[in-house]
Amino acid sequence: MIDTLDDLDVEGTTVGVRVDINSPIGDDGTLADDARLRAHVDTLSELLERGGRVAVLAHQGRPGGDDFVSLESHAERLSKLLERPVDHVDTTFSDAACEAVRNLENGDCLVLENTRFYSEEYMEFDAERAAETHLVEGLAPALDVYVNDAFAAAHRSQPSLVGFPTVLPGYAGRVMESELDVLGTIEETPEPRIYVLGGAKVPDSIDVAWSVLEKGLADHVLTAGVVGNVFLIADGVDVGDASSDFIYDQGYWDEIDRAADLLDAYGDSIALPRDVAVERDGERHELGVNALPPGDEEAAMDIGSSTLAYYERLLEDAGTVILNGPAGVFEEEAFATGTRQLYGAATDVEMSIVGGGDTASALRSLGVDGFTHVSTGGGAALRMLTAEPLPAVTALEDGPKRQQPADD
Ligand SMILES: Nc1ncnc2c1ncn2[C@@H]1O[C@H](COP(=O)(O)OP(=O)(O)O)[C@@H](O)[C@H]1O
Ligand SMILES: O=C(OP(=O)(O)O)[C@H](O)COP(=O)(O)O
Repeated sequence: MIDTLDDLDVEGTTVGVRVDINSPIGDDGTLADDARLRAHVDTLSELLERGGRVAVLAHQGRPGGDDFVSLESHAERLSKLLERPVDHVDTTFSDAACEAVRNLENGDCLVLENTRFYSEEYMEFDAERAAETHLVEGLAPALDVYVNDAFAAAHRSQPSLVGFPTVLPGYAGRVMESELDVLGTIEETPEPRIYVLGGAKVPDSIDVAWSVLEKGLADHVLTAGVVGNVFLIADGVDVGDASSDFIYDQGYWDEIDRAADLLDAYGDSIALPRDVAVERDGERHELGVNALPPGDEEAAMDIGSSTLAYYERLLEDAGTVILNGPAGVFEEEAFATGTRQLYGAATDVEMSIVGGGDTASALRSLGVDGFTHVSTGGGAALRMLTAEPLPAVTALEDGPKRQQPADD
């Protein structure tokens, strides 16, 4: 049983609120889409209106990525959304950061710096070890309680997610609470159940495919996006140098063997693209898998129309469809077709559940709506949809194991 904001006496309490505002970043290094910030407004407003002193904790991007940036522009945007000043502190657990937290008054809010600027935060620990990291030991004494609203990161066993609730009283925020309510009942959803796995996070998608097929949760797994390209290679199709190099550069080459093992074990339940779309002479050009490989520079950027027809037929009989990751490079109009049509077809299924930050923004930009539930999380939603526990939720359930030293 997890405590929620209903169980918290907020007034005068200093609350560390872990949110997931990991967002698309523009060429200028600032926030390009505020959807994930808007999702947390209810939780943050409620805490502030009830007299809380709020220190926001969040990550942005992954080390080495172009989107691995400061949270300064996120704080500016939150200030507008919350209609009150929101300071940005350029460290996360330094003396200066702790002092800024201790100086908060009732109804004040600040955003601490990107937690992943500290290497420990990009490691996975068990909760007790996470509680001994510099981040948690440094910042926890300045906080009274911890609220986790970062459902989208709850599948990560990282210090800001599992360490704080191990030393502080922990509560689920409103986003976390509603996601757990909706996604916690996957085994009871109507059958047959189809999982559509697209996008670019290949290892996560293959983990999910194994799990749902092994547990009998999925009747079919439909592959698309980079995931589909990996399965095609595993099935012996030459998708061409451009797509293969991309997969290699992402460090996903070993995933091809895992995909091949999965095809050996559950091939009858896994659907592979029958054709792909490449860019030729500046336009979308579709090629059946028998016509592959494409030209040297031509990458498989979307699923083609035969694949769409095939997947739409499978969806017609589904009781539940769970979708994660776009079917192609939806950011380019010529390659948005697969995502628009496949997701559009999914809205006709009795129960349709969508996960993924990029997927949600894809659907908004493509104007596709009408799903039963659009989760704020991708990997986290999928993990729940495999009926696996989320480490950050388990840490909230387990509660504090060590007494926090008094802060005087
Ligand atoms: N065939 C493809 N080749 C290269 N990139 C692709 C392809 N299909 C999808 N993508 C990319 O995948 C990205 C989203 O994947 P992912 O991060 O897994 O989604 P989510 O955040 O929804 O979980 C998008 O930027 C999209 O351009
Ligand atoms: O965007 C996120 O996950 P998602 O793309 O699976 O929704 C979360 O912020 C987790 O980020 P991570 O996958 O870099 O740990």
